[in-house]
Amino acid sequence: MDDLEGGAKRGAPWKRMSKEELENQYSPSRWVVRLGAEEALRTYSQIGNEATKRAQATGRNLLDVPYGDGEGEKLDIYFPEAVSEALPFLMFFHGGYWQSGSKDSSAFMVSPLTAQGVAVVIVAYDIAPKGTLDQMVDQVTQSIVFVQKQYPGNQGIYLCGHSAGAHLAAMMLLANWTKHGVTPNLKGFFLVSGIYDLEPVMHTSENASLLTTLEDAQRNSPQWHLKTAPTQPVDPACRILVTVGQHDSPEFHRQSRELYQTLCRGGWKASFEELRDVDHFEILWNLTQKDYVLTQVGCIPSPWTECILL
Ligand SMILES: Nc1ccccc1C(=O)C[C@H](N)C(=O)O
Repeated sequence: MDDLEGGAKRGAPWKRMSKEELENQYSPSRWVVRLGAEEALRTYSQIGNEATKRAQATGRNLLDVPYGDGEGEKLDIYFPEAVSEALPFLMFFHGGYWQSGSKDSSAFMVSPLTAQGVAVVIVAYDIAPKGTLDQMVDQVTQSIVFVQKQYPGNQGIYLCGHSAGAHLAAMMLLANWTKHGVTPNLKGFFLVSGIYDLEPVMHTSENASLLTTLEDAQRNSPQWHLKTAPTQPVDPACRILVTVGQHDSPEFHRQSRELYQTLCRGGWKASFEELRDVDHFEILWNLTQKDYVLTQVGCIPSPWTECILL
């Protein structure tokens, strides 16, 4: 087994892993416990498709709203039944290693959240090979600026991302809003099973083409930026919930824990939760359920419900 970077025995644990082990650590479907890898990925799209069909058939919504000039710069907005000017908005960024997934199969949390008075926005961005990471980060920024400008009376904008989408959401901790002419009313971040340091991902086969230089990886690593030059929340009340599934790989656990620790050191109001008995995909499926801890109102106090729904 060949060690990456020759004799790097100290520092980040991934530097001591063989290529094979690193590949394994960054392949979430290999860590599922109840299904086979293929079956887990299939079920993931199926649940996403069904949740999206249900959301589109049952509530008020605006679909394919352009937030920029690009063909792929569209978002879907799902409104709660009660009409109100001052709604909280939850914006969701899907996962799929920056190269798969779509807004059309990612309306996972729409029904439990609209039922509780939250407008949910599912955002499309140009996945690779069409989009580069820098472009995706820029599109996510634009989508948030669009929602703030469109709904200036919003009761808060909450960002939620899963996997690669959690990476894109976390990049917004570093956004420079002044050049966009509006500062979004960001009240919370829900980062679900994400990757925040992209350097190890450079060495995996699936993502090698997205991240070609160490500079690309660092420029797009919230963990690296927050560690080297901590940012401050615009709104000191802004909360960040970093969650990871119990059955996510050790590298995914490390990534979430280290981001959480860095956020705490930087003065952010962050919490960390390892969600029991779920894998990388089930963690998201649970968000389709009304009685799940992350989508339930007024039960077990969780940062999620505390900040969006109270
Ligand atoms: N489709 C996804 C949706 C969400 C999050 C990850 C994926 C992946 O496919 C990850 C990787 N290709 C895997 O096989 O584990």
